[in-house]
Amino acid sequence: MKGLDGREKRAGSEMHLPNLYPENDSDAPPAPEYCIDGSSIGNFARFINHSCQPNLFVQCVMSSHNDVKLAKVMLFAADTILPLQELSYDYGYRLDSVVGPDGKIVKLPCHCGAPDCRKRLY
Ligand SMILES: C[S@@+](CC[C@H](N)C(=O)[O-])C[C@H]1O[C@@H](n2cnc3c(N)ncnc32)[C@H](O)[C@@H]1O
Repeated sequence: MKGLDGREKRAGSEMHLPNLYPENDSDAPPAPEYCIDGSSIGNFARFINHSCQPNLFVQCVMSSHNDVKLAKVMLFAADTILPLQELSYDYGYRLDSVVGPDGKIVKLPCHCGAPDCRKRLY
């Protein structure tokens, strides 16, 4: 995918957004695409690494409204997490989905160490 304002854009980020319209609804707007950019401000989630065998999963949550643009991106435990165990989630990149400013595909090796590691984040 093309860069977003000079930054890399994660493909498939819309995967976690709920579809509020019936399938094949011609009145439905195109699926929204978002980029959460933690380069200048963020919270503890900035320090959570990717794992191909994560102990967290990501879910968009709307509680007091139905505006998907204001959904909270929340992390939930996918398993019992013992004290001092590293938290991780699957960043969800599609391989070859990140394109650098020069138009070339950017590849990032994965070091999560999971037995079934996909070997690359993207
Ligand atoms: C949200 S930060 C995670 C925290 C980061 N490791 C740090 O020390 O601040 C995401 C970046 O961490 C690195 N990273 C996270 N998980 C990784 C993994 N499994 N293998 C290689 N690099 C990873 C990548 O550079 C990625 O862009």
